[in-house]
Amino acid sequence: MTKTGKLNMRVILNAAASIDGRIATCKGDTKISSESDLRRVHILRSKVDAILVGITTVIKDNPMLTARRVQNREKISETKDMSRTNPIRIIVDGKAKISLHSTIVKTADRIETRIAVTKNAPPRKLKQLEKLGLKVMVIDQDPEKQGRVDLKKLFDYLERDGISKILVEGGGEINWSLIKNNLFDELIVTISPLIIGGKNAISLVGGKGYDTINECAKIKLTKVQKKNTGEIVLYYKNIKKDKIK
Ligand SMILES: NC(=O)c1ccc[n+]([C@@H]2O[C@H](COP(=O)([O-])OP(=O)(O)OC[C@H]3O[C@@H](n4cnc5c(N)ncnc54)[C@H](O)[C@@H]3O)[C@@H](O)[C@H]2O)c1
Ligand SMILES: Nc1nc(=O)c(N)c(NC[C@H](O)[C@H](O)[C@H](O)COP(=O)(O)O)[nH]1
Repeated sequence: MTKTGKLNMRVILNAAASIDGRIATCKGDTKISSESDLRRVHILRSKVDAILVGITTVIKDNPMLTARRVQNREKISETKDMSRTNPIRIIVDGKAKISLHSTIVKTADRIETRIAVTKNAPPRKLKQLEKLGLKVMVIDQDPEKQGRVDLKKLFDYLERDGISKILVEGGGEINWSLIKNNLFDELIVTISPLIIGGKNAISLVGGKGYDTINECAKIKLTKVQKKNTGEIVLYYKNIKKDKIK
């Protein structure tokens, strides 16, 4: 953050949802995007400095969070740093719940991986994670929710650490924290031709939500891409963040 409190790091939020706004089924099935959409996401991953997800996404999906679908580097000619295709992986995990057997932890010796925790995280677990190659970042707690990471403080830390573009890939709780704190610049949502339903199915944005329409986050549609898979990719920019800048 600059002296004026302005965050310069570019924050892009990407997700895939059903037409009823769910990002997973109530049983946790989350294979929503087509192969071609996943390739678009991996190209995006290859163009950012870091990719961030919440711990529940790691627990439920056991993701890899690499840009492995981008093999033909010529196709991403505008990538500024061709030498590093995989972004740094950042897991927001206030209490360090991540499993030592997760794919993220098991590959942390090869792919730069950081975990954002609070002082509530058990020191012994943090030592184990460091031993396995993860970089631990102890961040202040969210003033509104004990045990959770203050995302503003985390982003400030990451910006000072040289990260200028970050891709957030959910889930719903992280998306809410980001939106409520007005910490995102762009939102890209793939709407799949699916109806998931279920009041317990995770939706694009979780948390408490806004009380009135007047308070809601306002975004501006900048691009619409219709794919032959039946998916629509919607690109938005955050108007409010632009006004602050
Ligand atoms: N379709 C998609 O695009 C997509 C993308 C990502 C995740 N998902 C799905 O979303 C589900 C997980 O989403 P979720 O909402 O349950 O969890 P999440 O992934 O957003 O993680 C939330 C957890 O992170 C921790 N946390 C620490 N600091 C936090 C902070 N400041 N704000 C929020 N959380 C903080 C807390 O333990 C919290 O419960 C999974 O089923 C996953 O498959 C789908
Ligand atoms: N764009 C997108 N389409 C989906 O259908 C879906 N489920 C996700 N979900 C994002 C979430 O962060 C996942 O955990 C990672 O997409 C898994 O990443 P890997 O393939 O393991 O690298 N994202």
